[in-house]
Amino acid sequence: MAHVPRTTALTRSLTRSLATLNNAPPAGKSPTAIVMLNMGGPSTVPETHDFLKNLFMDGDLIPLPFQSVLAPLIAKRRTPQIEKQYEDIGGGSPILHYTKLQGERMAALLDELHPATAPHKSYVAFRYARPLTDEAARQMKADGVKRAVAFTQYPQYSCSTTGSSLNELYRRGKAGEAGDGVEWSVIDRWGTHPGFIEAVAQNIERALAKFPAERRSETVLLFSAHSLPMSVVNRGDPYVLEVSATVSAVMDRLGHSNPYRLVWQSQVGPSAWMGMQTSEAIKGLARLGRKQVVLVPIAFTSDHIETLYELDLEYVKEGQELGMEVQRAESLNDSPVFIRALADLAASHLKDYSSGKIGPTSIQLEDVVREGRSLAIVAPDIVMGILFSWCAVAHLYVHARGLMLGSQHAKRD
Ligand SMILES: C=CC1=C(C)c2cc3[nH]c(cc4nc(cc5[nH]c(cc1n2)c(C)c5CCC(=O)O)C(CCC(=O)O)=C4C)c(C)c3C=C
Ligand SMILES: [Fe+2]
Repeated sequence: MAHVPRTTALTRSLTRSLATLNNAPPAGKSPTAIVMLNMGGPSTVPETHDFLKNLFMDGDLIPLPFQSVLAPLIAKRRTPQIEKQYEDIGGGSPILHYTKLQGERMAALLDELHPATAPHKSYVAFRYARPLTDEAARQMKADGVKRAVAFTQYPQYSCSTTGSSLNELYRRGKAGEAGDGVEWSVIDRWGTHPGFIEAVAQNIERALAKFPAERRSETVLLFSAHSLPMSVVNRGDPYVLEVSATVSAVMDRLGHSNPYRLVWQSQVGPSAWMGMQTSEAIKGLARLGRKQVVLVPIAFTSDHIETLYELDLEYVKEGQELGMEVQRAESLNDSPVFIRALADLAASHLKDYSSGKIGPTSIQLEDVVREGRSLAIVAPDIVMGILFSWCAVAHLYVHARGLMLGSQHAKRD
């Protein structure tokens, strides 16, 4: 690690505890692991309960009072409703299918783009569904991995998503589950990478092409991202800003050809979330007499319940009932442009890391580490502060109750 210039004492200690530092192994001996971090989803309907239980147990995503007691209750209560949604989208989440496909194709490209660290092998490490992080770690150990890149598959950073995955990986790495002497580095955000922007823009152009040419430029592009609780936004989480940066870059690439809005979906429970909500925006556009809309999922790279159920089955229908024509831009899924972007990102990271141009974490994460916080800015100080305030405990109780009683989206709560 002596060759890495921007390391601080804390960064060095982070890297050491995440993995014992070691010299790189001779090329060809063991694969360079590219660990694809994401939340995952139930691949089959019966896996829904365990997915929800893992999700509600995650204090980085949903801090609850008496989490280990409340989480199983909330998960049990929500399971039938969410199972029905997975049934309606064909019997499960396609996240595993696409993440595997993206990882395998990216690794093959990486062997060509950066032969110095070949062979590359992708490992899927989901936070709430199989294969979970510990499963990925065990496979890495079995493969004798010595060099690994934790590569978030969330384009934009949030402490509740990428942060949570990095914390879990840190715990597993520290416990030696991925093997001893693994040298780790992290790609934690890439929301304005030109290849990613190009892939999204191409999918928007394909959706726009479905409208008659003479009326195409009137079509409103409605970029829709998973919302975030205002409590998380207000503590400075960068997600909203980074999603906005993605939208801005896509609009630049499209030459600002169309009117557009950034809106937020999938609120859970009764507390305040980032708005405006996607469904409200559709209603508002209808009131303004807008007749054509393209819905653009912008914060997730493959299809999932929010695109296949909420956008396709709920909002497209809602728009149609209001007399609008609504198309959806495809998710990136198996887009070759997108997969090439993933490979470019990983190749530049590996190259810059080997040459000492970058350290094991991004500048942003370095700041967090320098401040002596946990790896993933889960704001433990704020959360703990809140938990010790009676007033806030009451608020969290109401929130938990709302989660138990409420349905998936605020509009139906
Ligand atoms: C960038 C994407 C996502 C952010 C940010 C995010 C934050 C976030 N989510 C919840 C609560 C739930 N999310 C649920 C499902 C779910 N969430 C995302 C993405 C983000 N979440 C996806 C892609 C999915 C679906 C997975 C799939 O189908 O494959 C659920 C479960 C469904 C439900 O019960 O409604 C919950 C709960 C919070 C609280 C939060 C921010 C703090
Ligand atoms: Fe979510």
